[in-house]
Amino acid sequence: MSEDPDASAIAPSPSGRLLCGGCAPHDACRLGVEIADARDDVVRFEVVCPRSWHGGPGVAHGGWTAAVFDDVLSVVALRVEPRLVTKSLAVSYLRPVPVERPVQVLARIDRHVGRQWEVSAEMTLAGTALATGRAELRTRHPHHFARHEAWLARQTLSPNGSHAES
Ligand SMILES: CCCCCCCC(=O)SCCNC(=O)CCNC(=O)[C@H](O)C(C)(C)COP(=O)(O)OP(=O)(O)OC[C@H]1O[C@@H](n2cnc3c(N)ncnc32)[C@H](O)[C@@H]1OP(=O)(O)O
Repeated sequence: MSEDPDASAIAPSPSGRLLCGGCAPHDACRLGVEIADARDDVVRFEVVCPRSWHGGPGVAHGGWTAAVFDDVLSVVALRVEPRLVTKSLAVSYLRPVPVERPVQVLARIDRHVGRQWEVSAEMTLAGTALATGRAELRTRHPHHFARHEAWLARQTLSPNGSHAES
């Protein structure tokens, strides 16, 4: 952990990608998300579900789809504000998503007032909607991660493995 965890902000990787903390060391999105085109507050992504994320035979695990929406819905706003967290995420699964087939995702900023962002996206294959996602984002408070670390440090592990505030 860096000395000031709140100094962290998502910046373009060496190859120009916007990546989460887990993917940044690889300089590649492990979910298979790539920006195809970006203009103002609308971003188009090309996304391929790795086979390792399949749930049913040949189709994506719903958790992969939700993670993709969390990612793309953040990226569309991260281009404007590099310090964001997701407050809520709603996904509608309309059709199975095939693995190892490119699908398109169009994400947009619907509303931005102060710290509050509303964003939405649609995942399609050949023009047919497979899933939709909608999220509320928040610009991070200046001490978001420090507050979290302080709170976590106050939690003590009891002998039965449960946590209690000390
Ligand atoms: C390119 C790759 C992109 C990848 C991006 C991925 C994006 C993500 O998934 S982020 C990870 C998932 N999201 C999170 O972890 C967010 C967790 N939630 C929160 O931190 C808060 O609920 C938060 C900030 C959303 C609340 O925002 P908001 O609704 O504006 O309310 P706010 O007034 O700030 O705070 C509400 C309460 O939460 C508390 N709170 C807020 N932030 C924190 C914090 N960091 N630590 C502890 N408590 C906090 C506040 O004190 C307040 O408590 P109370 O109701 O008792 O007064």
